[in-house]
Amino acid sequence: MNPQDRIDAVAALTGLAFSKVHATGNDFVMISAPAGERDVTAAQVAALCDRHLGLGGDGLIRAIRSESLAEGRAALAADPGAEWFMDYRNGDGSIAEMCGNGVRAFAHFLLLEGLAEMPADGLRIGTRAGVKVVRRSGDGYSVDMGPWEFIHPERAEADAMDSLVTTAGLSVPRPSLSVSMGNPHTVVALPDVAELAAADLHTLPAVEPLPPNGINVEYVVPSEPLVVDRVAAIDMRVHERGVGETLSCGTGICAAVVAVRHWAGPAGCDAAAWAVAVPGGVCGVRFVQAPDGAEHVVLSGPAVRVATGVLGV
Ligand SMILES: N[C@@H](CCC[C@H](N)C(=O)O)C(=O)O
Repeated sequence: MNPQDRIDAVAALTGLAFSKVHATGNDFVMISAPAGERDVTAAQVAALCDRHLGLGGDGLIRAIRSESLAEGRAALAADPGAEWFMDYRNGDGSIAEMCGNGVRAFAHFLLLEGLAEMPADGLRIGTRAGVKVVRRSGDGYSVDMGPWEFIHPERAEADAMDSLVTTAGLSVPRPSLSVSMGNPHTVVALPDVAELAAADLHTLPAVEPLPPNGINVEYVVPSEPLVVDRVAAIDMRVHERGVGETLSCGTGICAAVVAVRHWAGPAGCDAAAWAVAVPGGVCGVRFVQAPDGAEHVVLSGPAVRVATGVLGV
């Protein structure tokens, strides 16, 4: 899309009320559309998320009542408490199944706009990767992100890695593990923070085999020693599908912890909590046993509204 088309696409949305919310620097344009009335095309999303010609953002989220959207009605069927649906788009306009920072930002937006209250047992949010329960946690929020799974389980178990990743800035190909948190991730282990700082994440690192619907890639450096006082620490940078390098990625943080715990073996299992440092801040992760017996990942971190406004006015 050329610059003039983007300028025109933004102008066509004059009058649109929005908020700008970030969660550890992963920033989103938020729009309220209870009845699904503000549909936006992929081109409009890309124009709004353009950092020069639009509002700027890693993605755009529409707040829609679940009953107003087919995917929302599926969420309601699974959990009648999921009144609101997070309609998430990446900055290039593509749809993604899930966004871990986005769901905290979304809950924060609903509460600030008076569209929802925080129930004692958590706010249920419909997403394309199932219903997520958000709770207040300190100054921010925690989210039950549900179960994780390896994308290539047989290879993960056999080799403790499932592919080698190369890109500019890596001294040699590095081992990786691919993990689904509803959306796909490849976590790449680096030896030290110098290599993490030098890695080129402007373009997608070479992941083989590349899944047909693309991949998010996280570069991680586990702390040495990994666990201190039962808290394990990781440094991470991320290249997001449909965006590029971002300051943070919540689902990526969860995938990173799953991979590092797998690589660490018994040492990783000693950790009661994980702290993942990304360029935009720090998020917490822990594992819980859900009533259905599955292991769930719980992500916690802040969400901040930085602006509200009306487009073009
Ligand atoms: N930033 C998000 C992930 C957003 C979706 C991702 N780019 C994808 O295409 O899967 C997060 O915080 O999880």
